[in-house]
Amino acid sequence: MTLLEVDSLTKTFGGLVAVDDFSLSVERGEIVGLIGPNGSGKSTVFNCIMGLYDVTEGRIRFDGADITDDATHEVVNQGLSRVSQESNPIDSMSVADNIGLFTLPNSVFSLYGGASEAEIREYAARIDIEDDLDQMPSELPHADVRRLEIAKALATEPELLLLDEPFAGMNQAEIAELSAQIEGFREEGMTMVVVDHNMGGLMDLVDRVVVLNNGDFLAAGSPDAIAENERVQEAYLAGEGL
Ligand SMILES: Nc1ncnc2c1ncn2[C@@H]1O[C@H](COP(=O)(O)OP(=O)(O)OP(=O)(O)O)[C@@H](O)[C@H]1O
Repeated sequence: MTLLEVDSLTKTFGGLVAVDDFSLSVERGEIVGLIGPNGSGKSTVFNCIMGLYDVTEGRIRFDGADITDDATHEVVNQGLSRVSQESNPIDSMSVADNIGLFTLPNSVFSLYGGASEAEIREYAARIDIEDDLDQMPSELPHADVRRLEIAKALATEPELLLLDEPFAGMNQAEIAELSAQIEGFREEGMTMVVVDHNMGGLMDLVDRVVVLNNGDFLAAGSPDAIAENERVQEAYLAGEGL
């Protein structure tokens, strides 16, 4: 069953066409890789899905509902969450409080979201940072700061998680560990779209790859087929290659 449908999405910034009539369909339970050279429009697609950018043309549907014109908090409330390329924890708050901010309020009296300490611990444990809860973000190693960003997204209880460069700055062991955790999220029922420039890590993780080039759909297929696709290789020639 289709969970996310991006239908003929176009996004322009003044005269620049960042995304050009691009379509993407994600089935429930899939892990889809979205790749493309630098500046090909991947983050812009995520920003349009999350309601952070107004869509120039096209429609976006989530679980059958049209979310194209929804505000970001409405998109999140429907079960979509995004981990962005940049980490932006609040440095004056502990790891636990940073996660707590993202939990949905369950009471008009709740100031910092609705989760109990135990629930916050559970979100942290799903990404193995439960031992960091009392730390400040600036005390964490890079990989754990990235995991905190994922824990914040988990705290919104998403059905579909968009991960923008989750492997950036991680070493091989950290990438393998994070991949296993992402695979674990799928086993818990989550669907994911992953953007990353680390082709080894990404291709091992995803079921299917969609390639963007200059804002345009270039190819889609299994990781093996995409790795061997000549048009994809040509598109990457100016960049870092596959
Ligand atoms: N807010 C913005 N204002 C103007 N131009 C933008 C904006 N956001 C993105 N762009 C432009 O849109 C194009 C696509 O950028 P985008 O960041 O989506 O690419 P990307 O594939 O995510 O790149 P990277 O892999 O380098 O992160 C680029 O030419 C970029 O400069």
